[in-house]
Amino acid sequence: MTVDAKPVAELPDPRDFGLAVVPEKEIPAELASLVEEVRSLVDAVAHTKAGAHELAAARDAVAAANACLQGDRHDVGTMVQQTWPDGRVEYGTLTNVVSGPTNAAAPPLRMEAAPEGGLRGEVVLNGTYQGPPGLVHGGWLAALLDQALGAAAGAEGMPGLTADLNVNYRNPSPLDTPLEVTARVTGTERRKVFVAGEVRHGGRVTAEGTALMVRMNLPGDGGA
Ligand SMILES: CCCCCCCC/C=C\CCCCCCCC(=O)SCCNC(=O)CCNC(=O)[C@H](O)C(C)(C)COP(=O)(O)OP(=O)(O)OC[C@H]1O[C@@H](n2cnc3c(N)ncnc32)[C@H](O)[C@@H]1OP(=O)(O)O
Repeated sequence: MTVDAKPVAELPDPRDFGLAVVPEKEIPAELASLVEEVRSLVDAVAHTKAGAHELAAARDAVAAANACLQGDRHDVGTMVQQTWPDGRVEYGTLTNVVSGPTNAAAPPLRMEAAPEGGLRGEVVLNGTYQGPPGLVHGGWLAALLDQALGAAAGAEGMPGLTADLNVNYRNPSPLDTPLEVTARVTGTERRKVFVAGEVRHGGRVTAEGTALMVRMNLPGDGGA
């Protein structure tokens, strides 16, 4: 395979594309803990056997919280800037459904540089990600892999969009227990970035994926 896709010298700054950027360290601690609380709330609501009185009280409390938060909001498309321990800077959408730090629907998955190359992360999916009894929904495993594979391309300076994603489900992925996610770039060809990754439970591969990411066509890179 020809290896001629050029990593971008510097990651594009989303501000140059008219997108707002929130540095992760500026997310208020109160918002981070609120997101945690809401994530736990969604799980509690999904599984509750509470009686009518408790349900009505909870609904009123949630309605009050909801009213409290209906003020100023970030625009859709707002990016979060994350700085990793090694100094690497990464951008993602603030509300990315897999990794967005302010999205209570995100597990969230955080990927970091893996010693063996590529990226590695760990995530626990609770019962709100259920497909078959006690198991993670296959669509969510695909979402985890899509995100991890995209992040691996981005980490190599080749951020792009998923053109093609293939997932093989090898073994069941249980809920409520740590899953390891790994991803790496396996090749490049013009703007095409080939990536591969796995989800593991207890060291055993439960799902594996490959994808073609098409690198963003950035001004000044000739579109090659
Ligand atoms: C602005 C600021 C930036 C900030 C930086 C951000 C960094 C972030 C870093 C890291 C985190 C990332 C984490 C994200 C993870 C989640 C990813 C997703 O969920 S993405 C959503 C789902 N995907 C879509 O919605 C795409 C929809 N499709 C398209 O928009 C287009 O089809 C696109 C862009 C994929 C390609 O369109 P074309 O016009 O740009 O390019 P063409 O010329 O068609 O293709 C280029 C090459 O790719 C091949 N190709 C294209 N699609 C293919 C396909 N489906 N299968 C096989 N080959 C394909 C073509 O044959 C061509 O190959 P040849 O160079 O000629 O050999």
